[in-house]
Amino acid sequence: MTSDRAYTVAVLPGDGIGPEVTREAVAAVDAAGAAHGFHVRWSTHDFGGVAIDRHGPPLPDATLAACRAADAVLLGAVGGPRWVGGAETPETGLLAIRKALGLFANLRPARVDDPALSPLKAGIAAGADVLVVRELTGGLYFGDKVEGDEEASDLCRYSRGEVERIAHVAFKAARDRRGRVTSVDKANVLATSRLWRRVVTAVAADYPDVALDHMYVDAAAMALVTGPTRFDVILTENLFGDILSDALSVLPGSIGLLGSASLGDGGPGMFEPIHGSAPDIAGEDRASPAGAIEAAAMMLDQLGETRAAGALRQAVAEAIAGGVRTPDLGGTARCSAFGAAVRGRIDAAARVAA
Ligand SMILES: NC(=O)C1=CN([C@@H]2O[C@H](COP(=O)(O)OP(=O)(O)OC[C@H]3O[C@@H](n4cnc5c(N)ncnc54)[C@H](O)[C@@H]3O)[C@@H](O)[C@H]2O)C=CC1
Ligand SMILES: CC(C)CC(=O)C(=O)O
Ligand SMILES: [Mg+2]
Repeated sequence: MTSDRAYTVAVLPGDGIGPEVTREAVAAVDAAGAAHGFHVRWSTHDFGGVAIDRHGPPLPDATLAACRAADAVLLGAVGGPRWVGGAETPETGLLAIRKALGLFANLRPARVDDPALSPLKAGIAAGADVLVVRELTGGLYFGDKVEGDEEASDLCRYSRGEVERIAHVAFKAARDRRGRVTSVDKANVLATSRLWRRVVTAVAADYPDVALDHMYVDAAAMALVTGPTRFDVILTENLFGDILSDALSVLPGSIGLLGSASLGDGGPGMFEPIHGSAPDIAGEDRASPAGAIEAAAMMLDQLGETRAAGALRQAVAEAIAGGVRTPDLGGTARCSAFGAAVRGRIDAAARVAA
């Protein structure tokens, strides 16, 4: 098929398993592009620990400029023990790029296709289908810090406007799903959470067709692993969303399965798996690239290539159902072999459709 649509994507492989999983995501998108009539112009840039080693800062100006100029950004993961304790770390680079691109909304979906892959009892995990909508550029991660040997503090701050805009994202997402938002906070203790709850409740008035309830984060953490089917969209702030979404990954069976989209007001979105750089398995070709491929599917959705996005998801689901499983899911498949299996299924589906 000829390529009549073209996109520019900045790839930031990053550190640890980042380059391994990103390689497979890029190859999967290329296979889907060949099958569905579009072409991606990829450019690769240093970001994270690798950028510290080569250039000094974790987010070099040239990397940020390339991201701003792209239609989308595909990120692997950053971080690792060798950069801990530096003045600038891979993680400060990650926060900086989210802020610089205005990516205030982080969407992290998880669906249980096969409850047998979940470490939870099948009766608990079966049917779970949850979207975490996490505020990404406010809260504790971005507040003023005091870092001393005897005392330290991190300021948690939210404004009405910051809560309103992420609440709208969650309510709109719920309209396309099962019409329920659970806002998660710690309003029994935190002033920011009380503001959060008031603002979310006010925004809910614009969405009479969406049901809203509120939960404290401690209870939500328990409910996520004891009764996850009660949730549709979970709306929450930055730190709580970071923690709850790792817990969410237990439902389908592995953190290696989940992708995410970080979106702002119209500029390029950034798409990444929810996991980190996994230094414990880096370089061994045993990471699951499924989360990175799901992130790439979310990117294709955002670019309007929804059929190709569906092809990626179907290929991943078929590969796993067919027994191609990386060690995190109890299998022996290599990261590269899983990627090849996904590409094979994308090609096969295209041949059937032709
Ligand atoms: N978006 C990003 O770039 C993120 C970066 N990090 C950074 O990553 C580094 C490592 O952090 P950790 O706390 O160890 O979290 P992690 O998510 O990297 O790893 C946690 C556990 O999950 C496993 N795991 C992660 N991804 C996997 C995959 N695709 N397939 C199979 N198993 C996988 C790892 O082997 C490890 O046992 C740190 O420097 C951290 O700051 C952490 C989270 C997000
Ligand atoms: C490494 C942190 C800055 C972020 C994180 O853990 C995440 O976004 O999941
Ligand atoms: Mg995290």
